Amino acid sequence: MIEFESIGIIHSPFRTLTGMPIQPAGAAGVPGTVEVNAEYRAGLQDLDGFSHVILLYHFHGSRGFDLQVVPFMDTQPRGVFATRAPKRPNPLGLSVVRLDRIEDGMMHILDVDVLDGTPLLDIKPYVPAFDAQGAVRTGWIESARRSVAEHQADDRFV
Ligand SMILES: C[S@@+](CC[C@H](N)C(=O)[O-])C[C@H]1O[C@@H](n2cnc3c(N)ncnc32)[C@H](O)[C@@H]1O
Repeated sequence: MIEFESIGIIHSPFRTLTGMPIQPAGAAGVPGTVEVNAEYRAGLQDLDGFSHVILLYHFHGSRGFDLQVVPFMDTQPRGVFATRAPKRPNPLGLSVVRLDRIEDGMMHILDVDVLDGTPLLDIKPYVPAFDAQGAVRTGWIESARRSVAEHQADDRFV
């Protein structure tokens, strides 16, 4: 058993799962805030030097999982670990968002694809030299007919 406690809460304009963006790339300019619990705020020192941050969070609105899912951007079943579906054995989400500013322990972010009230588990700076890869293959997503910005969430994972 591994236990985590949330270190804060992610706030966004999205109160229901359906109709939301499915990735930050489909949520350009959508504002949100990250309210870091008071006891962790000292850990935000120096983060304002980074334009983007990686948020790791609990898909708290997800119950259960399937090992094969039809992803939002596809019409046929895929292994859940080949997708970003929110219903997973360990319901962890990862979003790279833009960091606008930090004020009074509150991070103001943009490009948010997260449900309002989502429990935050960790924050890391996004560093292209660490995180961006050059020659990549993107599996079934290569053949997705429409771009991520043209898809919104529906009720398939509710
Ligand atoms: C496809 S997931 C991708 C999230 C993240 N960028 C990732 O790759 O892990 C995004 C969808 O998850 C759902 N979602 C977002 N926040 C959630 C939460 N707290 N609990 C359950 N589902 C959530 C919404 O339907 C949203 O459109």
